[in-house]
Amino acid sequence: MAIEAWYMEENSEDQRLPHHRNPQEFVSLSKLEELGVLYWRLNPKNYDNDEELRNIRESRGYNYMDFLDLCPEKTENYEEKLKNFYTEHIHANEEIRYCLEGSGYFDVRDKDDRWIRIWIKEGDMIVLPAGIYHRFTLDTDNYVKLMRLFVGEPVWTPFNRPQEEHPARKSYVMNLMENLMEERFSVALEAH
Ligand SMILES: CSCCC(=O)C(=O)O
Ligand SMILES: [Fe+2]
Repeated sequence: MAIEAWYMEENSEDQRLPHHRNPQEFVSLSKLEELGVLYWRLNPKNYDNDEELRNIRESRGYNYMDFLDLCPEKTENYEEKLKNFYTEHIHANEEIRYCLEGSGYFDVRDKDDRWIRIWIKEGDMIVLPAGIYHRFTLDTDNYVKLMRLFVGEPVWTPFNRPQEEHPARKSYVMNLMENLMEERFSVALEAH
């Protein structure tokens, strides 16, 4: 099955709940691509010996790799980590995560600053572009095992919002606007 993503209902309910709108408003993969979010569906049982994963890592230069287990029993400073992950932030580099077990939600802002909730499950690999506002939470199953990838020496530093002057933010916003202009331009040409 393809990835599931939807516009969030923002209310004070538990962050681990789905937060669907009423009626539900799903978001397509191509809409996520417009925001610069990349997605692959891989075989999580075979990550040690997966040609597809090897190809992605080689073509995108993801030479660094480690694992992150998140659950109340196993994770040190669990509550604090989860609180930080759910604080809206950007990074200077891509955030690359491959879900090997369990599940969770990545929330990203769309071009109009609305939250899109992306449900990551076993086999889902996602890349968030540098400079996109995002956050992460476990869902009500309270467990995820993620592979983290990076180009070179990893830097996990979050820059909490607002970050409009951060170079990564500026270039992200610029790219996004260029993409939107191109899209409108080609729609206008087609209409002629
Ligand atoms: C648990 S991985 C995702 C959380 C996050 O946004 C981060 O690590 O920067
Ligand atoms: Fe992040």
